[in-house]
Amino acid sequence: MGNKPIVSFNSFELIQEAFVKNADAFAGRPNTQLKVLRGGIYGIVMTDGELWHTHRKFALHVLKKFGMGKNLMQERVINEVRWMIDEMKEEELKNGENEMSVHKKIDVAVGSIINLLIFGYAFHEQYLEEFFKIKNFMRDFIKVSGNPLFRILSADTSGILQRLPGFKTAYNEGKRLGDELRTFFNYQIQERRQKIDFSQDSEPTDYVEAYLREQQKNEKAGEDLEMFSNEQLFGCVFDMWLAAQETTSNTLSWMVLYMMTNPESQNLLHQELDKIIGSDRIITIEDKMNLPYVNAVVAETQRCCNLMPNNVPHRLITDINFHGYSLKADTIVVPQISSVLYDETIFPEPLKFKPERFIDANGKFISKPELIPFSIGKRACLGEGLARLELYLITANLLNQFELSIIPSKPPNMTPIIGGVKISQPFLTHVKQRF
Ligand code: HEM
Repeated sequence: MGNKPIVSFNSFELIQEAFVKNADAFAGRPNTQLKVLRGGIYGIVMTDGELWHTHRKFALHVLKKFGMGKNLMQERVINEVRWMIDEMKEEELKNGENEMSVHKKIDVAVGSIINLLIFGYAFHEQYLEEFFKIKNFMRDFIKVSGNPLFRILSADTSGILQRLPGFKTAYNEGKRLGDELRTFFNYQIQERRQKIDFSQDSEPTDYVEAYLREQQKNEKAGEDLEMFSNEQLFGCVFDMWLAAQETTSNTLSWMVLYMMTNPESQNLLHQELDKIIGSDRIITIEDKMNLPYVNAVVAETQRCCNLMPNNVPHRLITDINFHGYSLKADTIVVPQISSVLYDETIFPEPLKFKPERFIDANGKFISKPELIPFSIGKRACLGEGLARLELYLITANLLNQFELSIIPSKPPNMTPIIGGVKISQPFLTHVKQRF
């Protein structure tokens, strides 16, 4: 990375041995991220040590309280799924045509789910414009962060490169987006702060409220205010919003594309839904066990789209001897999940979309330990439970309600835009209601 060598771990066994069995040693993050993006080394994704540990634990605790893995979280997700389906049906009726940007609808639904958890409101009606504003900043930000020049800049601690032609443009663009996002989120935090009655000791309803109450509790107890600082709040909100939105929404975008371009798979999925559900009722988590093909489509989408082709780099915290190699503390190490997802000894014909690889001889869904799109070890995705719930509920309900196909005159371009995550090119879908 820049002038720093990277040690890449490319097989499932090696990744497990390093990042799970030696989890503590492999749990650092390189201290090379440009401060322009988060205003410093703040948040969860790029920090390590006590700051990271405290805030990862705090965020997980808050998500758990809001029902991650329970019915309460399902309710929140289903409300947004209903909104998305109604919007799609309305658009079809209103315009009398069925060419639609399905991904845009998914994007808003996924954005609303994370925004509800973080700030307590969904992006319906008057808030839609706000969603597209922040969404555009985020998308440009992801593109910039995938720019090789920007990656080299991140590793340059001297500050010289950012003044050179080419690098300067990338730096300025990153800085502009960092500033826009900071202004936007800090404004939202301020708005949220003003609505909280701190004189009442009530249960928080969103992450920002939980954080601000914790901050106030520490202040009252005369404790260290650095740990729950305002900068750290911005960093955490930024990280969770970005990590939750772009990953989940883009995975679902690939799911729609795979369904459009693999009509025989979509047909099998519809057959299963007709047999097991057989109506336009909302599908819930209680149906999951009976829908092996839906689960297989979600699993194969995650494997095939290989959403984070470079994963997020880690840093070795201590010296370690690994398979005869002596690795020094501070070495940058990467669990290359993409090498595992495309390993043909585990997933034959890895470039082909084949949900059947996750179905056994008895027609049951089989999960494979090597399917690791959320990574593994201490830095594995913090929102895995929420993401899994969203991927299943949105896939099952969207496909139960609609048939999705290619518009012959506007076939989708399947070439991904590679940034921090693999983004699909904009595309339109032919949508037909099934009920
Ligand atoms: C399909 C959806 C998602 C995928 C594929 C995904 C994947 C990942 C991956 C590969 C990492 C890096 C792991 C590593 O460093 O080895 C990560 C980290 C993270 N993810 Fe997700 N993620 C998804 C959804 C979410 C959601 C919904 C949230 C919501 C809170 C979230 C929050 C985070 C955070 C905060 C981190 C940083 C964890 C840390 O550094 O300790 N992600 N995710």
